[in-house]
Amino acid sequence: MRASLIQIAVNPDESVDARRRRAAALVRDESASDLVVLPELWPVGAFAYEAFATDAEPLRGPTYEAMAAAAADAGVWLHAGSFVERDGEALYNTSLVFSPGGELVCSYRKIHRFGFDQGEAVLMSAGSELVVAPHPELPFGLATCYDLRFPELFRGLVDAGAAAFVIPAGWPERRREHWSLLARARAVENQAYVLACGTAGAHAGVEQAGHSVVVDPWGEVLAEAGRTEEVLTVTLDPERVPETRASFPALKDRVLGPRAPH
Ligand SMILES: NC(=O)CCC(=O)C(=O)O
Repeated sequence: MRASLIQIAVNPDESVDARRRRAAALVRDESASDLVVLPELWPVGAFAYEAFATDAEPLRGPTYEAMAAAAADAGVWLHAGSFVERDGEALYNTSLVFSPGGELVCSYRKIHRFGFDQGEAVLMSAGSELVVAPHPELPFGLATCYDLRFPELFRGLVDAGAAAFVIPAGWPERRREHWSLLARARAVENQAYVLACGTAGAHAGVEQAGHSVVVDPWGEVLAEAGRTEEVLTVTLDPERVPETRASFPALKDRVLGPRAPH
């Protein structure tokens, strides 16, 4: 199974419309892949707080339309990263997953909002539902950026059937070591693939870390990007998940919480 992570640059000199068109073209270029992934809030920028309200869209807005068409044209499963969703008065950091036919398979509203008492944490509402995308070869759990710091979310996704985690992010360069370390930790402790897709560039004065990474269920880094825009392509073997869980059955030794049926 081939996966492509599109580490798109988010810079203020490109309009949201232009970046949306460019992202769609980049997805279409990946028609040889089975799964294509975009990062967090790539239309507007994860730290461009002042633009959240003005650039917010309904669930089935322009980003949805562009990504549904790109998934169908490329014939790929598409995790289209996240965008600012407006639902009534509330804003959410919402991810979309499309089938190769361009149908919406599932969406996920980020549960842990970043910023403590400012930014996303005060501007956005929190999601509350764990979501696992039913990919036929590799069911993957959805998490977004800051969620990476909360291991109980990932254990919940394993209990819901996840064999992999897809994590779009807009992670800053300043905390890049945390990003790389936590991506590996989530893979090792859950014996699952981690596909973590960040952004390149700089917006709202925040340099992005890039360094999108794919980690296998044993914790080995299969591929890692640099800091600039690039597409990271890897081959995944879904059988590695049950094999790893059977040969080193640590998940069966859980004492607290439900025991994983793997
Ligand atoms: N957009 C985010 O969630 C940023 C998270 C972050 O910077 C951190 O966890 O550190």
